[in-house]
Amino acid sequence: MSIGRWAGQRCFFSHVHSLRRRVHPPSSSFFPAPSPMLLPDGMLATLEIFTRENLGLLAAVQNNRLFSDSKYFVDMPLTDDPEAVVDRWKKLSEKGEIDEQILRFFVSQNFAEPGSELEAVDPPDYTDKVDSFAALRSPFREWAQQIHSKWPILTRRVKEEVRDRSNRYTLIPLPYPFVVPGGRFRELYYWDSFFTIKGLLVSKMYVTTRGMILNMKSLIDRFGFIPNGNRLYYLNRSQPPLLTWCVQAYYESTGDLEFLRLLLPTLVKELHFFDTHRSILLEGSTVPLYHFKVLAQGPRPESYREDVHTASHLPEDDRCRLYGDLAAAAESGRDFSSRWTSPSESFHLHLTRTESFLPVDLNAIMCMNLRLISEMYKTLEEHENAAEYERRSKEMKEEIHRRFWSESQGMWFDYDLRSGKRSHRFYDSHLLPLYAECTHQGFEADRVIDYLRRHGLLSEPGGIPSSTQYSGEQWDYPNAWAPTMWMAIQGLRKNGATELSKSLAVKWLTRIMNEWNRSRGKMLEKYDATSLCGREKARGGEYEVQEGFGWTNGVVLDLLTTFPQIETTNTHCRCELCSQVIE
Ligand SMILES: OC[C@H]1O[C@H](O[C@H]2O[C@H](CO)[C@@H](O)[C@H](O)[C@H]2O)[C@H](O)[C@@H](O)[C@@H]1O
Repeated sequence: MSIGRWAGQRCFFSHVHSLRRRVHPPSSSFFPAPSPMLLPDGMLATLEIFTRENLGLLAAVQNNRLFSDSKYFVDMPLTDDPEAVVDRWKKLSEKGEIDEQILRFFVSQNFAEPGSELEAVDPPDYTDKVDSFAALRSPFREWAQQIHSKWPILTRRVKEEVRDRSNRYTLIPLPYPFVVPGGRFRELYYWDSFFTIKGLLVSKMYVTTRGMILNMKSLIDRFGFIPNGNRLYYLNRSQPPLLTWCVQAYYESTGDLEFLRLLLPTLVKELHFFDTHRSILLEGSTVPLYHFKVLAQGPRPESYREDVHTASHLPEDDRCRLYGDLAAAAESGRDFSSRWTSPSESFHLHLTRTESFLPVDLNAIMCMNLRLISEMYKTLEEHENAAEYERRSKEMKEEIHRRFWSESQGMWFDYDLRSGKRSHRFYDSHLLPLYAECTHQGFEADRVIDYLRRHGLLSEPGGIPSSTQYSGEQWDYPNAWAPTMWMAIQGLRKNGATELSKSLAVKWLTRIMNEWNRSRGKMLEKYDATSLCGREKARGGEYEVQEGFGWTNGVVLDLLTTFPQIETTNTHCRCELCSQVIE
């Protein structure tokens, strides 16, 4: 926990790192907390291939645009041990200039296809027909069945050879099969997994869900936290910490008390990670709040070219700070967004200062985690612990009110540590206290609904946009995303706004179903909120819109079964927006 006045500068870390280099393995500062020694033998050497600046291999491959997506190279398995690959690369480098053709040949000889380290697997608990959708109306009922049938397509298992020769892969082995988001996202993603699990539970796939949770437990056992995804290059950051929600959802569906008992210490361990590495105590306060924060030594390996380009606008001394803030934006799950820049400056990605904001959503998540952990202790009749976590959760509720709630606006806003004020711009993540039930005494949901209406946020035909800012980044206007739409809809519902929440569900589900029809069966990671029929594509960001898609599928199944009686508004879409007929 950082205490006292927030300094906002930390470039000295590169210096600290260079001192530490003498006693630690070279990449030690890539890790936020756990010792890199926890990595299986040889994996540190693998990580170095993809992070060590002075080796020059990563820069050569990425700067020469050998692959159009920067993530491609860092996912490639090695065809030999890392020491041998490094040795060959050094010998080649010593010969002088390496042109693109030689580089391509080197990569083809020493690296294999990304994804070849994983195998598709039929989930053991998947059956073609489930009775979960019987109460739904047509065409939602048939659609739900088709989305359900996507689970086997998205389920993967780590091949045995990765366990045997883990030093040849950036993939971190996991013990159980897992559902991936899809497309370029070939691994388990932390916060995605909660929304995927909500869908798996609707599909009654309890074994798969249990395995997903145990995979995350195994990551906490090994590293002390859950990384962004199970890749070595994600080990310097986490993501919005939703494991507690996953366990609660699983317990609610199964009543499996032994599983709860097994997982509770893991949840507490994760909380400890956030308390130790992500919390901050503001002056005059006794209750810590949380922020996303990453100590990065260099660009994100999976977006090396992009980060180097973004940082090229800055003096060299500031670059390490920016690399950390960009990785922290990835930790927030919202990479990238105007949210992490000051409202007083016009947007540019190099102005990203993620660490300088106390985010509403992370704090609401932590507040809910404390409450859920307290309830779990109560269930296990550990009353002293239950009381302790309940006390902490209540304190956080008050602090959320004090720091984030604007009485005049009727909305929560992120707190800007640099200005010491709330940053009065809307992001859909600001609705999270509704779902987390971390609202203050006397709170009325109408205040928030009124804010949404006043700012036109309920009037877009395809959903609530991520923000009101058009920055060209993927977590801004006009894009809308399944996880935050789900939290907004369920949050409004929890707070008594049933009709509004239902109408938003209809809008969102129709938006996704229209795109599904138009594209003949595609489920996407994000959508454009300004159209209902799917003609407009979501845009922005550093990669193409991906198809699959874990969290969209999960959210759709969960919403359809939350509101079984809803009907689609497809007719409206057909007349107003589409040039083609959507059946
Ligand atoms: O490669 C760029 C970034 O991609 C990921 O972020 C996006 O996809 C994730 C998987 O669906 C999702 O969890 C995240 O919210 C998206 O912004 C990745 O998580 C980032 O770390 C990575 O830099």
